[in-house]
Formats: sequence, C-alpha cells, structure tokens
Amino acid sequence: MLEKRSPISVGEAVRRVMNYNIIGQTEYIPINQAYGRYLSEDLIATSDVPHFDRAPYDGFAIRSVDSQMASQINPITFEVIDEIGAGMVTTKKLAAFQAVRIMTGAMMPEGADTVVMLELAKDSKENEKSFMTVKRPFRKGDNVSFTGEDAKEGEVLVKKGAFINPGIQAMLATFGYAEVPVAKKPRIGLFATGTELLDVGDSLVPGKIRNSNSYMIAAQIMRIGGEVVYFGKLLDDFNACYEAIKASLEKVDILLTTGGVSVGDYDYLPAIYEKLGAEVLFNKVGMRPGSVTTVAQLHGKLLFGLSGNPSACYVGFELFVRPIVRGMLFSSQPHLSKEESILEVDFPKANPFMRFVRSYAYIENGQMKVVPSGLDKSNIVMSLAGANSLMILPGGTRGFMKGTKVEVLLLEDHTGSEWPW
Ligand SMILES: Nc1nc2c(c(=O)[nH]1)N[C@H]1C(S)=C(S)[C@@H](COP(=O)(O)OP(=O)(O)OC[C@H]3O[C@@H](n4cnc5c(N)ncnc54)[C@H](O)[C@@H]3O)O[C@H]1N2
Ligand code: MOO
Ligand SMILES: [Mg+2]
Repeated sequence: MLEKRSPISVGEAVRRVMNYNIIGQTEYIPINQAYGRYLSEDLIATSDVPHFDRAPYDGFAIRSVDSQMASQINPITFEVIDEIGAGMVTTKKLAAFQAVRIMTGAMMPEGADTVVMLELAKDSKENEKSFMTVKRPFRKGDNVSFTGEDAKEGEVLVKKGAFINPGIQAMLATFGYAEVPVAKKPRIGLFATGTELLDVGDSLVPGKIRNSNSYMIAAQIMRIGGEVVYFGKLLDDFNACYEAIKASLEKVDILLTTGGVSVGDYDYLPAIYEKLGAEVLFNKVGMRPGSVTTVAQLHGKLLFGLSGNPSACYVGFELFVRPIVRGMLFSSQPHLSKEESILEVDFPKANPFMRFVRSYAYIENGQMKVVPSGLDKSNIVMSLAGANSLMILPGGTRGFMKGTKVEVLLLEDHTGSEWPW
C-alpha cells in the first residue's frame, strides 16, 4: 500500500529547512579574485578618505582671504611660490598673496583653503618670478576635497554578506585589503538519478533522454555562489544509489539529488533516506511544480531530493536550496526578493496549490509587468531559458485574468529578501 504524503505549505517547508541554518566559513583570497564573492565580514574604513585635503582641480591653491577684494576692475595678483602635481607635497607654507600651482589630486599646501581653477587665473612672469591674477573672490573651502569627505575611519561601509561588485572592489583596494575575507563557497554535491539519462554527447535512442538537470542545477549553484561537486549520474538501482550517496556525504556541505523522489517503483530516494537513518523534514509541499521536493537531514547535514522533472527541480532549488546557501554566504536576506507586478496575459489554468510560474518580468513605464516565459508544465525545459522570475499564483480553483496584481520572485537579483512568505 502506497504511503500517503501530506503536503505542507511552502512557508512551513522553507522554515523547516532554515532551522538547519549552517554557519558559513571565512577564507582570505587575493583581492583580484574577490569580484563575485560574498564578504564574510563588515567592510570597515581603515582610514579617512581622502586622508589629506586635496585639490579637485588643476589650478592655484591660495588663502581665500587674500582674494576677497578681487573684481574685474580690481584684479589681485599672487606670487606663485611652488608647483606640485598629484603625489607631490610642498614644504612651503602660504603667506599673504602667495599661491602654489597645484594639480588635481595633490595635497593642499599649509595655509591654503581654496583652489582657483586654471581657467579663472591669468599667469605671468616677471624677473624670473611667476605670478597669477584673479578677478573675483573665492570662498574658503571652495574647490577643496576635504579629509574624510568620502569616508570616515572606522565607518562600516558595507555589511557582511554583500555580493562583491566592482564598486566594492574599489573600496577594498582603497582601504588596503590585499587579502579579502570572503565566505567560503559551500560545497554542494550533486547526483542525477535515472536509468533513462544519457550524457550530453550521447546520441538519442528510444526511451532515453539527455541529462539536462545536472547542468541546470550546476549553473544554479554557481549563480548563488556555491561550489559544484558533481558526482555524476546514477542508474535507478537501490544499492548503487545508496552506496554512492552514503560515500559522497562526507565530501560536501549539502547534497542534492534530482529524480527518484516520487512514488514510482524506481523512485528510491525515500527508501535511501530511511536506510541512511536520515530524518525527513518533509516530502510533499503544497505547490506546483516541485510538490514532490523532499528534504532530509542526517547529523545536521541537509539532503535535498529535488524532483526529476526539470521545471520542478529548478523551482525546488530556488525556494529551498538557495536560502540555505545564501545564509552560508552570510546574507541576512537569503531568500529571493519579492516584488509586486501586473500579470500581462490571462492565465486560465486552475490549480488547487500555490503555483510558481517561470516568468519574464520587465519594467514598462515605471511599472513591473510579468508574463509566463513558456509552457507551464513541470516536465518542460524550454520555459526556463527566458525565466528571470517566478510568478506566485496563490492556490485556488480559478485562473487569473490579465491585469491582476501578482507577486514575483526575482531570480537574478542579488539583494534577496529576509522572508518572502
Ligand atoms: N502516481 C504519481 N505519480 C507522480 C506523482 C504523484 O504524486 N503520483 N508526482 C508527479 C510529479 S508532480 C512529479 S514532479 C514527478 C516527480 O518525479 P521524480 O522526482 O520521482 O523524478 P523521476 O521520476 O526520476 O523523473 C521525473 C521526470 O523527469 C525526468 N528527468 C529525471 N532526471 C532528469 C534529468 N537529470 N534531466 C532531465 N530530465 C530528467 C524523467 O525522465 C521523468 O520524465 O513525479 C510525477 N509522478
Ligand atoms: O511536484 Mo511536480 O513537481 O508538480 O510536477
Ligand atoms: Mg519518479
């Protein structure tokens, strides 16, 4: 007699998984490898930026007070006592009506409190001496890039868990992080199960299909910042699957399988969890696709039995695997980010369960809109290519009309959300 599975809600399923929040680990990597990784510590300013007052323009550093009486009819002339480019420092201190010719980025001379742009000064020479003349007053602090105006020493600039983007790379370099503390990539083991599976290079034969899930999941793992540990594909053979899965567990932080979790005669994952002594957290979720997604834990290590059906597998990964992995990458917003959107076509399919429709979301005239990215069946592969979101259609008996407000989960967004359920 077939065991009856009782579905739990998506939110409850995610909660059960997140109870096994695994603490991520830190490693230090050279800054030139840090792009695309996740900070494992807050990024703190190790100095003021800039750490000295500097010129933001090419021009002349002067004491503003000396320019106060300058006008078209009363030009004021300054003696130019030195010339400095970026990286150079003058030892001279400005006295009244003296100027230092200064280039963008150079440190302001002592006594100077403003910079006259080259375009606003007229230079001249007399008896081997250099002079420059202005015809308007300049205010104290005009054209000075002040110490600490960009960042103050000790300030927390970026929180741990942030995706290291090009801007963060610039910050890391600014503050001297030659080695960057990043989250170690969680090692995610992956098996595809199914006697029907061919390798990518194999020719098609009746009854068999090419294994596409492995490549899809591997890319999903990489997209969220994990490391793929691919163990290959397994035939639907209980002992072979059991031994392979058992042996792989110690090599990874998390183990994923695809296929073999439903109620078919060759769906061995439930029996394998039992023989391993793993505790099944759930084996049925009130959602489509991915209702058969099964998650088990063994000594605190999570085993995700994702569906074999490609779209169901994809959705199960994004809802359940993603947040655990992003948590290990120190994110405080590990779930997919959720936004409100307008459904742009009718979706007549009725459904008792919450449905996650692979969709394309786009902005038009400031409004997010969404359309399914293809056929909505869980065995479908092609709708995944154009999907940048999952439209959430609540369970109910009716379909949905064009113009309905719907929520979407964004697949390509780095920000994430704290809890979308
Ligand atoms: N009597 C019932 N039958 C099914 C139920 C049910 O509740 N009662 N649930 C259906 C639903 S919903 C889903 S989803 C599937 C889940 O099946 P499994 O997770 O056990 O996966 P398999 O049976 O191994 O394969 C399903 C399907 O996917 C293809 N597949 C498998 N692996 C791959 C791969 N690596 N790449 C591409 N395609 C793959 C496989 O050939 C099958 O067509 O069960 C329903 N049945
Ligand atoms: O549980 Mo299945 O994934 O809906 O097609
Ligand atoms: Mg099956």
